[in-house]
Amino acid sequence: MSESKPSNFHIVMFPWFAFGHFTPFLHLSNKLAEKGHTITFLLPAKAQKELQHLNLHPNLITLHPLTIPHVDGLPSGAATASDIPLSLDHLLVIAMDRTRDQVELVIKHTKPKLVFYDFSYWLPEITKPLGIKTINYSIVSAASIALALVPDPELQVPPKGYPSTSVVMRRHEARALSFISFPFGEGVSFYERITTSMKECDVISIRTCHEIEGKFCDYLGSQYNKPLFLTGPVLPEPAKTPLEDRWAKWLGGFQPSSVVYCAFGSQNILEKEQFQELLLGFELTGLPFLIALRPPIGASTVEEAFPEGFEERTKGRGVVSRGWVQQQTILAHPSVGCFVSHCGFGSMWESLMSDCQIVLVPQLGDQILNTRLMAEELKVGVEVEREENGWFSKENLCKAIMSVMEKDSEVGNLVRKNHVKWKNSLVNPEFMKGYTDKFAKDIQELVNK
Ligand SMILES: O=c1ccn([C@@H]2O[C@H](COP(=O)(O)OP(=O)(O)O[C@H]3O[C@H](CO)[C@@H](O)[C@H](O)[C@H]3O)[C@@H](O)[C@H]2O)c(=O)[nH]1
Repeated sequence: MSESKPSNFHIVMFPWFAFGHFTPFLHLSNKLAEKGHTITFLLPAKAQKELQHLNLHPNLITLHPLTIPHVDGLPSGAATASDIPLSLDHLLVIAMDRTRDQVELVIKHTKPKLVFYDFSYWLPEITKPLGIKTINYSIVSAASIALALVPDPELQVPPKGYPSTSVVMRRHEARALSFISFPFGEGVSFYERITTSMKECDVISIRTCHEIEGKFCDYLGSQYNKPLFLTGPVLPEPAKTPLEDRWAKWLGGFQPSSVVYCAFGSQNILEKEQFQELLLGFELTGLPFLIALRPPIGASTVEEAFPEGFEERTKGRGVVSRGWVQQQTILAHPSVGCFVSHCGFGSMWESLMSDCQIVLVPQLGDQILNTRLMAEELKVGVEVEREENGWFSKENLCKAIMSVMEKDSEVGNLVRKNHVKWKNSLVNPEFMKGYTDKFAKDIQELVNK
C-alpha cells in the first residue's frame, strides 16, 4: 500500500452553535494545527471572544465570525444555545441554516481541502461540486448515535444488530429520545438532519476511542457503509490556571478523598422539588460536598431554592456554588473523592481520567446511554436509581454515594479497581498521541484520494 505524502492543507470547521460543540471542535483544531494544518473556524461573532483563549495556535487557526440572522421567536441577539432555553434550539438551528450563503462564500474563498461539520446537513451540497471532502464530526458517544440515529431505526427497541443489551434505554426512558422526531429547522426533524449529515459526508468521525466504544463504532460504520475515523476523547490539557482561591481554601480544609463534588454540565436544569431532594440527599450522606448547579426552574438563585434550614444544618461541610467552577481542576484536588455527574460526554471522560469515585444521575438522552456504558459495561461507577416517572429520592442518591464512598464497600472496591485500569490507559500520553497521529494520517489519505 502506498504511504500518502504528508503535507499541510487548509480545513474549515463549522460546528453547531453551542459551547458543548465549539469546544471539542476547537480542541481538535488545536491538535490539527500542531500537525501544521491551517484552519478557518466558523462561529457566531458573539462566541468569538469567549473561545479565543482556547485557540492555542492563533497563527494557524482563524476564528471567523458569522452574522446570525434574526429568526422570529428567538430573543434578539441570541446566537448560541447558551442564550436560549433548550425549547428554542429548533429556531436557532434555522438561524444556522440561514448562514448558508456566508458559509459558502468562506469555503469558496479559503479553498479548504476538508470541511468538518455536524448539524449543517446541507454542507455537502456546497462542497461536492467543488471537489472538497467532508467529515461529519460527532461529539457525543458512538453508543447514543448507534441506538437512535441509524438509517433504519426501530421504535421502542434497539435497532437490528445493535451490539449491546445493557447500553440501552429502559422502557419508561424512551421518551428521552422523542425529541429526535420533532422539527429541528424548516421542514426537517432532528433525526433527518443528523442522518442526512451522516449519509452525505465522506467520512464519519467520532470523539471516542475503540477501546471503550469499538463495537458501537463498527456497528455505525456498517450501518452507514462508510469509514469511521476516531479522534479519541481529545480533552484539553488540565488547565494551567490555579484553582480559585476560595475553593482551594475550602477544599484544603478536608481529609484526602473525602469531599463529594456534584455538577450537571451546561444544560441540565432541575425542577425545584428535585433540586431540593438532591440537596437533602447530600445532607443525608453526612459527607462534605461541593455542588455546582444552575438554579432550578423558576428560581433566579440557588439560595432561593434551598430546603428550609439546609444552609444552617450543612454549614461548614457543604457549599452550593452560585456559578461556574473549574471542574477539571476540582476533580484533580486531593480532597475530592467522588464525582456526582449527569454523565454528559465531556464530564464522562473527565470523570474517567480523574481519581474520583463516580456516581451518575443522567437526565437527557445521550447521558442515559453514557451512564449505562459506565455503570453496566465498564463497571466504573454506579447509577442513582430513579422511579418510573424519572424522580430520584434523597435516600437513593445517598445510597449510591455511600456505596462507593464507604470503606470496604464491595461495589466501591469493584468500581475503583475497574476505574483505575481505564484511567491508567487513558492518561498515558502515548494513548492520545496514538489517536491524533492516526487521525492526521487518515485525513491526509482522505484528501489525497
Ligand atoms: O461548573 C461547571 C460545569 C461544567 N464545566 C465543564 O463543562 C463541560 C460540560 O460538558 P458535558 O459534561 O459534556 O456536559 P453538557 O454541557 O451538559 O453537554 C452537552 O453536550 C454533551 C456533549 O459534549 C452531551 O453529552 C450532553 O448531553 C449535553 O448536555 C465539562 O468540560 C465540564 O468540565 C465546568 O468547567 N464547570
